[in-house]
Amino acid sequence: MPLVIGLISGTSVDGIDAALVDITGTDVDLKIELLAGATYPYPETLREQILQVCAGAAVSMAELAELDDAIAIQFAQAARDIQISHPPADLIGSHGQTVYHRPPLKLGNQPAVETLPGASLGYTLQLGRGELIAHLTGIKTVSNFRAADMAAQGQGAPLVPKVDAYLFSSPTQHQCIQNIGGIGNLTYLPVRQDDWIDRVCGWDTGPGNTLLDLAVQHFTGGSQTYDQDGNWAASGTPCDALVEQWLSQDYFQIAPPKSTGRELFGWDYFNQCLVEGEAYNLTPTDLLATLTELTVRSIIMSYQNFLPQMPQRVLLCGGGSRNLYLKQRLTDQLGASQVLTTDEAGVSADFKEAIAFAVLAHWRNLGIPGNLPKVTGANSAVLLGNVYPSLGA
Ligand SMILES: Nc1ncnc2c1ncn2[C@@H]1O[C@H](COP(=O)(O)OP(=O)(O)OP(=O)(O)O)[C@@H](O)[C@H]1O
Ligand SMILES: CC(=O)N[C@H]1[C@@H]2OC[C@@H](O2)[C@@H](O)[C@@H]1O[C@H](C)C(=O)O
Repeated sequence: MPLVIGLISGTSVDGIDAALVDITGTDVDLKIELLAGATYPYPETLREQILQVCAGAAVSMAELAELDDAIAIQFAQAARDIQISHPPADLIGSHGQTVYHRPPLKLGNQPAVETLPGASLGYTLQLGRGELIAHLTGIKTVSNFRAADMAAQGQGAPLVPKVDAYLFSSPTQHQCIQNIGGIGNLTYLPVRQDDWIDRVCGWDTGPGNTLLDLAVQHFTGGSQTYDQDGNWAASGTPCDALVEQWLSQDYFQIAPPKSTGRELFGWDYFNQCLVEGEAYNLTPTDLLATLTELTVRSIIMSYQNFLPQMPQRVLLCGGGSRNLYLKQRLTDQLGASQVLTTDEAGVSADFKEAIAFAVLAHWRNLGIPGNLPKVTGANSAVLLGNVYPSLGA
């Protein structure tokens, strides 16, 4: 106890991941049992609207309000459905849908053009307001998890590392938990001893599946949305020169803390890749293999450049962990590190992010900060999320 529902739709915008989790303990003694996990796809028109807003389409405040509530209604329905055949949940942690993410300006390597006070702070927007979810479900809901970290000058992401730390840390092995969703992000866990929690680090590695999904959509005229098991990329040949050229770009070179999103690794970025691929006469198959290699190499390069040491074990999660070609390329290039999925460590690779937001809500409810300042760059550990009581509470 308590029973907590975690809800998230990630940067792939493929649907709402819902996890019903039985949580015991707090942090050092944290234990979770996943009672139910399911993905509820968005209705196609809603998904299209979300993708357009993510791509920078201008929307009126009225349209934004409608979208916010349409998403909240879908999230509330997911919360209701995941409880079917289970005891009712005590709490919901709803990440919502990121539609905009602007990391803080880094003084020193960015032009210091502050048009308004606060312009150097990051800004992030997750739609699906928690107060409506609380109202529709009758369950106390925590949402808007990223804002407090950003107000404290943090990146607002990644937020999963503190949860990863207490779920996966080992007294004998130092490990990376590597999520490959739309965007890739990692948590590095030193061996669990002494001040280990202060040495946990993490950041967004760059594109996970976003560019691959865009390539598949482009080359199939929209009839396919992703490269199943990586079969298409596996039949191509990556262009190493192009991967090296892409890896020289700022995002891959700058040191953490860092976070990113579809604002950078979206259609404009893909279209540029397409043009650059033409200069090398790449076929669609070779371009897909080359983009897959970018995901792989960006992960490995960031480990080599920014981790205190290479991990003994890498646990993959997110949809990209099902891309067998991508997984094989990672395994080949990680050499001595063992590559598994979080499933093999007892935590669902599909629902780990949803589970994490259940735990973050639990911590918010107990007054325990959820961010790791070393990861996000925030100037302090802060309580994450706004709490909306259930009706009658
Ligand atoms: N069998 C598979 N083979 C290849 N790729 C797959 C497979 N299953 C899922 N994927 C990829 O995983 C993506 C979805 O991953 P996931 O649900 O982890 O993303 P997300 O949670 O939206 O992203 P983020 O973690 O960045 O928020 C799909 O868009 C697809 O590219
Ligand atoms: C702004 C935003 O939604 N960021 C996501 C995204 O998806 C993966 C990566 O980029 C990660 O930093 C973050 O999500 C996870 C759940 C996190 O905060 O840990």
